[in-house]
Amino acid sequence: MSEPILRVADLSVSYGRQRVLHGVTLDVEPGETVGIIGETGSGKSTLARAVLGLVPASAGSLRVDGSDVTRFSKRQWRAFRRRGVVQYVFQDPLRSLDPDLTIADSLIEPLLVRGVARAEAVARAEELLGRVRLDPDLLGRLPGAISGGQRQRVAVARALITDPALVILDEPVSALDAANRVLVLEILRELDAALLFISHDLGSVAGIADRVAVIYRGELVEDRPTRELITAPAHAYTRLLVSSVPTLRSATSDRAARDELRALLSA
Ligand SMILES: Nc1ncnc2c1ncn2[C@@H]1O[C@H](COP(=O)(O)OP(=O)(O)OP(=O)(O)O)[C@@H](O)[C@H]1O
Repeated sequence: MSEPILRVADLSVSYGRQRVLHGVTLDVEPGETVGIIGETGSGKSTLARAVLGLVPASAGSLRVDGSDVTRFSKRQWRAFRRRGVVQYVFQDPLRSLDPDLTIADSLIEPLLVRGVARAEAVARAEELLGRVRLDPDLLGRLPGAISGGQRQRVAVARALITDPALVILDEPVSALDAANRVLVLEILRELDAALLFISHDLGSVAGIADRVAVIYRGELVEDRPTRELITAPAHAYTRLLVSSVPTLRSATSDRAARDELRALLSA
């Protein structure tokens, strides 16, 4: 059997003295889409940041694409990120795109740093723009001169240009209007890479994830195939989440049941 593309084992992360992730264990297999769900402040983005080497583990271990990255130095992380095995897309595409670079330059930059010839990189950028349903006419523009939905699709194209094995998406559709949200989810569903899809919106994640992991107050409390999680949620927080999305199959939208779950969680 092939090794998981991501192996998170008993991971804890602290900011100063505040521990925000406690003993999180999670595997992502090649090509798999795993949703990470949790309320605001539960530690979802911290998990993404740890996988990208932006915040160190205080305990536990992290393996990415077969390499133990747990104790990588900043320099090792920079070299590892340059390989483009793991890419990311944030909620705000302006964080993934340099506002002073044209769309073309933003897209080809990850290839140029890996030594790909410019003409080849530009051809690949045009191909990826097609994949995210954008017109090549946008290549000469700055990120500020295209719409938010177009920008997020450029960020997705940029993340894909190195042919990554794992893409981390942190709230990639939260800032988009309904039409762009559907379009971006459709594009993501077509990808071959493994995806770690972080969101507080179970509705967006349910339609795309093979599995959903639920983080509650820094702990991973449930990790199950999506359908199972929706039809038979085990943890009180997951039950609250499922019951709050009335469009999900079998979701109860009973207000009294939700109030009961909330009371249970705040106990
Ligand atoms: N750089 C930082 N320094 C100190 N504390 C931080 C830092 N980043 C996040 N935190 C704290 O860590 C906790 C988890 O934050 P994190 O951003 O991982 O949550 P989240 O689940 O992604 O929330 P959201 O959905 O609002 O993005 C929060 O209490 C937050 O205030």
